[in-house]
Amino acid sequence: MSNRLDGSVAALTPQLLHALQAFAAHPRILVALDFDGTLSPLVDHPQDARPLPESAQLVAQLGALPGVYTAVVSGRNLQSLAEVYPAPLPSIQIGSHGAERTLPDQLHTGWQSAALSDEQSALLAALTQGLARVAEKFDGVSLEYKPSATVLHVRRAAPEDQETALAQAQQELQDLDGVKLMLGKAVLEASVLHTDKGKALMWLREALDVQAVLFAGDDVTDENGFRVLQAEDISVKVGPGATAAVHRIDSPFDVPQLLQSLVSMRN
Ligand SMILES: O=P(O)(O)OC[C@H]1O[C@H](O[C@H]2O[C@H](CO)[C@@H](O)[C@H](O)[C@H]2O)[C@H](O)[C@@H](O)[C@@H]1O
Repeated sequence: MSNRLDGSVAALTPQLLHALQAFAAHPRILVALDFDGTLSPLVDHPQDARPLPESAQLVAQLGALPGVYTAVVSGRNLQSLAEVYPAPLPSIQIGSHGAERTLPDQLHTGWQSAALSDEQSALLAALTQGLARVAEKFDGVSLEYKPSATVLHVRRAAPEDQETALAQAQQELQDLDGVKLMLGKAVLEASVLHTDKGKALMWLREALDVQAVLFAGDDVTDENGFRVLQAEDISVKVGPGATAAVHRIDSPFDVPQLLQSLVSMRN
């Protein structure tokens, strides 16, 4: 962050602005954004999250520009994303860390969501029971259900219970073969599908045939996305913490400046 000559605060470093110029000059680009902690500030109850109105409006503006694809790439399942994101949602939506994908029909990507096998459904039921056993022991620990995963939320638990609940949940599931565990911000997600945002971004790059990808995210699970990006791409970590991203902004409240810069450069 730096001060501008007029006294206002610039959220974007000169290096990021320079990279955005080069990115915006490509004929076809993908702007992919994480939801919680990036488009929306983090809140105690997942159902209360909303994108900042300026961000949502700028995403819509960007998506209407020729050669620009916009996507929300979220750990949420798509139904939950639709409930918290007022229309218009970007036409490309990646949910459940890549396990769910919605794209406009005319893109002919051939993507089809596969139903869970009987074995996967049984595993999902077993891991959900395991997480429920942990959740019931702590006030403020709750579960979120996704088509292929269950999430243990500890944000509303007493600080001293949060780490304990997360550790107990990992222990509870350790003997279940085939479960993918992902630690996020005050969450542990247990999934029966082994996908991640990196795989989803690589697939999107090819399906959309874009020359460059921008991906911004705040959480540990977004690191999978940052790691697959290449020299022509832009990775932006939102907030503090170790990261593989090349650029950083301080918070979701800086995302509008990032998007506005792209809109201006692309026009
Ligand atoms: O990939 P994202 O779009 O960032 O989704 C990641 C997880 O986000 C949600 O949890 C996070 O946000 C909640 C609301 O702000 C917060 O209470 C929680 O502590 C955060 O971890 C969502 O509920 C999860 O399903 C997503 O996987």
